[in-house]
Amino acid sequence: MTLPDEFLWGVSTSAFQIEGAFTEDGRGRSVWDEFSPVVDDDTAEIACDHYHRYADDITLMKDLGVGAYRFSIAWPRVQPTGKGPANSAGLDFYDRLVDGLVEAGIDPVATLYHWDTPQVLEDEGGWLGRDITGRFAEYAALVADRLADRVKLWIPINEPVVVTLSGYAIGEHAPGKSLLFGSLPAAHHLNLAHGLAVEALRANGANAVGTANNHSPAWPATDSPEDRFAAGFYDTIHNWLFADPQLTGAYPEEAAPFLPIVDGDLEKIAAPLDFYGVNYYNPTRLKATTEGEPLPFERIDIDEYPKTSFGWPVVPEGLTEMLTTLKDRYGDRLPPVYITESGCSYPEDLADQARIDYLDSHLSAARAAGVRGYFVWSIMDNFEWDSGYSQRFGLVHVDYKTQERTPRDSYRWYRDVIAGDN
Ligand SMILES: O=C(O)[C@H](O)[C@@H](O)[C@H](O)[C@H](O)CO
Repeated sequence: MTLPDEFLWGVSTSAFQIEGAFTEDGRGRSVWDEFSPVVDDDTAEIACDHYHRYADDITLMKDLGVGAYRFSIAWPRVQPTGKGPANSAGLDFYDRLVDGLVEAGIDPVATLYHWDTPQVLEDEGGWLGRDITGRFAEYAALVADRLADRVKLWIPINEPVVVTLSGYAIGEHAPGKSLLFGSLPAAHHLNLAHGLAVEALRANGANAVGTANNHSPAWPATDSPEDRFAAGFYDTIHNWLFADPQLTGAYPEEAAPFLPIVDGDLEKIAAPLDFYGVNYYNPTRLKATTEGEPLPFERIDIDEYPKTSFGWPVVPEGLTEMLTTLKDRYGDRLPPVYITESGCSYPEDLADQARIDYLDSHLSAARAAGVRGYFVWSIMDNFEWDSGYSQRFGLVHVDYKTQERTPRDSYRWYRDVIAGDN
């Protein structure tokens, strides 16, 4: 296993948010196909049409000078029903993409799962059931068998906390279930699937394997014991429910009783990692809710900082706080860290100084904390889940009518930063 020696400059995307081509080459339906259309009747049936325009998009990345590109593989393209032999036409696309990246001198960083669960598996229980964990390991083996000779870094699951909370607890994301604490089995099965996939990837020749966990400092609204309890409760779910078992082999004690753990699961989940990926956007402020409320916490606004178009506070010191907390909590059990996602949505304009300022401050915080690489979310505007095309995170503007790509000022800024570092 080798991690790149040099600092890794990267950009990130995900399959469902950019590829389009829903029905091409045997792709099956996913939970997000079913969950769409979203706001403004937006769907990702075309999105950035990356499935057909990947070569031009690689050229954009090559000209940017990045050393790595984090993308995801669409499970429903590789296994249309989430089980059985691989759909080779589906895998062929990722072969073409990976070959193009290698030719361009860009390290491929592959995420196996970025939320597009095959609908057939969701109909059979999805992440609430245990069966999907074995399916995911089979899928991981099929993909590694084809791509492990060229992919540099592997990430089994993107942000399992968001799948659990937004997909199964409060229903904001696919599959749209509002089960509150009834969503916790999904958290355990996502952890188990992560561990089984780490094993399957390595067994099929994978180089380095890590995570892409979302982390957000949990700030109490006041110093009252109630608000501190609320923030602590949220902190456990958002920051430690996945990191603890993955890095230490044990769940936070207050969560373990609610999880369908079977003997041997924790050992599997704690499969050793070569790197730890952090997705950071902003801190979260919590206040206690009144007696009888379903959840003991409520997320409230953080309004003493500037905000992005998404209403998210711009707090680079929150990234410093999170990286320091991770080091303090895990010590030498924390593998080398990459920022696998960091970015911001702002208006459509090509002149995006606010985005430059955001990235500049977060990059400085990340480098000061000694991370091994930084991946901007995102190389181009794309389908922002339940917010559709209303939020733009791209270094490159996308005209969704013509599919024209136009680099923003931030693209040129990042290119110069990378060139300056090389
Ligand atoms: O972190 C996430 O939620 C996802 O990984 C991305 O798919 C989002 O699009 C991005 O973060 C902006 O919200």
